[in-house]
Amino acid sequence: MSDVAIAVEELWKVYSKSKSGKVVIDVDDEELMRSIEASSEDVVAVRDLSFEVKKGEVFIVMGLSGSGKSTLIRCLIRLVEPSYGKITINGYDVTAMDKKELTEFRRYQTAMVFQHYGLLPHKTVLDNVAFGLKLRGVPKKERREKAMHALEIVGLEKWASYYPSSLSGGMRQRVGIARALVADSPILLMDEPFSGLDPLIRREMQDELIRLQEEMHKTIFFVTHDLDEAMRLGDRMAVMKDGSIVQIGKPAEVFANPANDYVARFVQDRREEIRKADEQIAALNAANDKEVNSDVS
Ligand SMILES: Nc1ncnc2c1ncn2[C@@H]1O[C@H](COP(=O)(O)OP(=O)(O)OP(=O)(O)O)[C@@H](O)[C@H]1O
Repeated sequence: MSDVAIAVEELWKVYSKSKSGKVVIDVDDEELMRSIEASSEDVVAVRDLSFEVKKGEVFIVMGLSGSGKSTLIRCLIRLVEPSYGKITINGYDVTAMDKKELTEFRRYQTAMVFQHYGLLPHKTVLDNVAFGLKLRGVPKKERREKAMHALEIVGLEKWASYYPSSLSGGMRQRVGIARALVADSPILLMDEPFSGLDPLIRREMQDELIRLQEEMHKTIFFVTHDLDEAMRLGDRMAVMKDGSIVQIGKPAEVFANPANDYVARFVQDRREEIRKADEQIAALNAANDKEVNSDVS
């Protein structure tokens, strides 16, 4: 059996402001491709991407705002329709599926956590988390038990009977994460899932994901603009700029050997954060030492 979970071949996405909203792409037609790149009506959001994600891998996509990360993750399950290219997930040709096949595929093979992925307002937190299992025909008792367990993982078990409107943005985000965890799908797609959370909870959720992944061995496709998050979570990462992948590799390799100035800037920012944190710790230690010494004398 193949160890490839996601295979992306020559993927393009061009958004068009033209009346039809459609762009026909032919990568072999150089003149057409030049005119698309030059057109003010067309935005090339994803440009000729080919890569593979292995089964059980946490694959990070990182890049500045507008580099095409959200478009790419949405193209994988055709929430955004690709303009050109082929996507295969766990052996299924996603690009060739009709609507019904696609719905089934999404339901059983993938779970999504998007930053603004809406919860169902008229369902309780517990029912929101259990909803995917209901669609799959899982019996009520079992789905409620599983949903409760997922809520415990994200620390919201006490909120099970509340409605989403009673929860803060960060808590709703955690409900979304619980819903994805409970789905038990082999592929987890996460688009900036922790970006709405305050730093402490964000770190806790990252730790929780690392711990869960040790048990689950899912394939996780994870979008972030944060190198620290990428380094903590990622087995491999791709750095995107203007729709292209400019570097792909293990996070530590990217950190040690940025391929160009764009990547180097992320690394520089991260080094600066580490330096500042070290300074703060040193200052705290010095203050503590001073206090201890003055107590002794
Ligand atoms: N529906 C759309 N119609 C037209 N252009 C779009 C659409 N969605 C995205 N774009 C454009 O495509 C490019 C890539 O956007 P995308 O949202 O994929 O980037 P991103 O890296 O996810 O950014 P962010 O981190 O801000 O979410 C941008 O130039 C954006 O303006």
